[in-house]
Amino acid sequence: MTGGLRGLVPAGQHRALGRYLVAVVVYAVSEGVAFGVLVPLLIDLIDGRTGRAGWWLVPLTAAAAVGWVAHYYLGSRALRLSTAWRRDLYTRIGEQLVRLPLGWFDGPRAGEVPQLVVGDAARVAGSVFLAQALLGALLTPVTIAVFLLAYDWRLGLAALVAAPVVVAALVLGGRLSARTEAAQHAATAQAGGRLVEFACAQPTLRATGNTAAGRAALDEALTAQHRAARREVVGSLPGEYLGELGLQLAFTALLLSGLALATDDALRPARMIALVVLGISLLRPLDAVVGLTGDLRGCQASARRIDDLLTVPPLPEPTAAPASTAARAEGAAARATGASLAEDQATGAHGGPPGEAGIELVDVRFAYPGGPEVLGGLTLSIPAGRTTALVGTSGAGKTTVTKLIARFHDVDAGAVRVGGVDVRDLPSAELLGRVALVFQDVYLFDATVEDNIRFGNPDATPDQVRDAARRARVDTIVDRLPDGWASPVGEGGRLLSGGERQRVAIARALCKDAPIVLLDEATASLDTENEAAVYAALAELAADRTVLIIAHRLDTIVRADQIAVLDGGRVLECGPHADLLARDGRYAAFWRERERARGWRLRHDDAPTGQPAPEPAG
Ligand SMILES: Nc1ncnc2c1ncn2[C@@H]1O[C@H](COP(=O)(O)OP(=O)(O)OP(=O)(O)O)[C@@H](O)[C@H]1O
Repeated sequence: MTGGLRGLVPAGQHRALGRYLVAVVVYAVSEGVAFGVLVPLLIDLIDGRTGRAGWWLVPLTAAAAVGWVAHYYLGSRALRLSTAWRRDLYTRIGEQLVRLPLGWFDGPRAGEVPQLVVGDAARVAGSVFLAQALLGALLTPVTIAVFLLAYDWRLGLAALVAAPVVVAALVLGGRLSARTEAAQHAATAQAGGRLVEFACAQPTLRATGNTAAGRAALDEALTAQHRAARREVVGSLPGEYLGELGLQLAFTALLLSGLALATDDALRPARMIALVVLGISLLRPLDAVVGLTGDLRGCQASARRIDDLLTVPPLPEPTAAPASTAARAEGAAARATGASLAEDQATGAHGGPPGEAGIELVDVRFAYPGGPEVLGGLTLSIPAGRTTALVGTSGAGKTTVTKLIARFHDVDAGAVRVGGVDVRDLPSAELLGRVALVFQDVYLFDATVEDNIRFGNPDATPDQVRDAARRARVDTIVDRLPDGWASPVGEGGRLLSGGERQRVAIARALCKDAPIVLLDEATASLDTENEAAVYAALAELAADRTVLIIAHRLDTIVRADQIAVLDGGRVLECGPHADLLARDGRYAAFWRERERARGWRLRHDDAPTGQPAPEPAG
C-alpha cells in the first residue's frame, strides 16, 4: 500500500493488513523458490540421475506446501479485508458528508459523490487484491533472479540487463496504446451522454415534432465512437507489438547468451536449457507488473479523491460550552462592526426569548471560493416575526444571502447574526434547528407525502403532520393521489408538480415549526389552483415567523412587511412597498417594469381580467 492508500487503511486494520502482506510475500517467494528448485531437478532428470532428482522433490514440495498455506490464508483474508475497508470508507464518507459545510453541496465537487462512493471506494478497497497480484508479479521474478544468479551469474546478469529494457518497451508500448484508448473512451462517454440526453429529451423532441434533429446529434456521436473504436484497434497495435517485441527480443537474447555459453562448453546443454527457461519465467511477469502498476496509479488517484473529500474542514463550531443566547449576544456584540439593529426588532413568537428570531447582516462581504465578490458590504436588518422580501436582478446574490444566514458558508468580512448572536458562535445544530429552508429545488424522498412532511420534525405526532399538511393545502394533493396518504411521491418528488412539491416543503417547514423561514419562491408557472394554494400555505407559514423570501411574484412582494432591493452586492433600498414606491428609486422602476410586463402578458395571453398571469423570474 502506498501514499494516499496507506492513509485510508481503517484504523483497526493495520496489523491485519500487515499480516496479509507478509502472507503475500511468503506466497510470491515460495513460487519463486519452486521455480528455482525445478532447475536442478530437471537437470538431474535429463542427466538420468533420477535418485538425486527425487531428493529435489523435498524442497519443491515444501515450497509448494508453504505457497498453498499462504494462498489459502490469502483467499480467506482478502475478501474480508476488502469488505471491511469498503465498509469503513462508506462510514467515513457518510460521517464526513454530515460534517461538510452545507455550501460544499452546491460547489463543483458535490457531483463527484456518486463516483466517490461507487467507483473510488470500491477501487481503494480492491487494492487488497491488487497488492497480491502486484507483489506476486514482482517478488516471484526477484526470487527467480536470485536463483538464476546463483546457478549461473552470466545468464543471471543477461536476464537482469534485459529486464529494464523489457519494462521500457512495455511502458512505451502502453503509452502509445493509451493515447488511442483515451480518445476511444472519450468518444464512448460522449456517445453515452448523447444517448442519455436523447432519452431524456424525448418528451421535448416529440412535442416539437423534431425527433430527427435529436437523432442527428446521437448518430453523429455514435459514428464518432465507431471511428474512434476502429482507430483504437489499429492505433493500439504498434503499442502492443512494441511491448511484445521487447519481451521476444529479451527471450532471444537470453537464448543466444545460453547458446554462446553452451558452444564454448562453459555450460552443459541440459543446464543451459533449464536456466534459459528459468530466465524466461523471470521476464514473463514483467508484462503484468507494468499493467498492474497502471492499476495501482488508478487506485492512488481514487484514494486522493476520497482523501480530498475526507479532509474538507467543517465550518468551525464554537468551542465554548453553550451559553445563553443573551450571553452569546453580548460576546457577539463585542466583535460587531456596526451598530446592533436587533435591539429594535420585534418579538419572535416562536423559538424562545424576544428577538431570537431577528436576523441582521452587518457589512457582509462574501465571494465563493475562487470567484468574484458577490456581496460587498451588505447590511440588512430582518425583523423577527415579519416577512422580508428580497428582490433584485438574477445573480444579485439573493440566494447567497439566505445561504449565509443558514451558514452554508462563512462570510469573508462582517457578520451575520441570528437573535443578536453571530452565527459562527451558534452550534450548527442549534442554528439549523431555528431555521426552516424552503428552496426552489425542493428534494422529496421517494416515500409517502406523510413521511416527507414528518422529515421536518421526526418527533411530530400523526396529528401534527396532518395539521401541517392541511395548513399547507397538501391534503388536497393527497386526495388526488391513488393511495392517498400512503402514495409514494417518486424519486425527488417527480410524481408531484413544482407547486405541489413546494407545498409539501412548506408543510415540512410548518411541521418543523422553526421561528425563521428562508424561502425561495417557485419561479415556475403555477396553475391558478396551485398558485392560490401556495399563497395560502405561505400565509400560514408567515404567521408569527421571521420569513425571508426571495420573491418573484408581485403579489408576494407587495404583501411583505419590508422589501430589500439588492444590487451590486448591497441593499440599495429597503422598506415597505408604499414607501419604496414613494421614493421613486430603483424599486419603483422595477415595479413599473413588472406592472408593464404583467399588463402586456394579460393582453397578450388574453387572460381574464383580474387574474394574474405568471410572473417572469425576479
Ligand atoms: N456555489 C456557487 N459557487 C460559485 N458561485 C456561485 C455559487 N452559487 C452562486 N454563485 C454565483 O454567485 C452570484 C450570486 O448568485 P445567487 O444565486 O446568490 O444570485 P440570485 O440573486 O439568487 O440569482 P437568481 O435570482 O438567478 O437565483 C452569481 O454570480 C452566481 O453565479
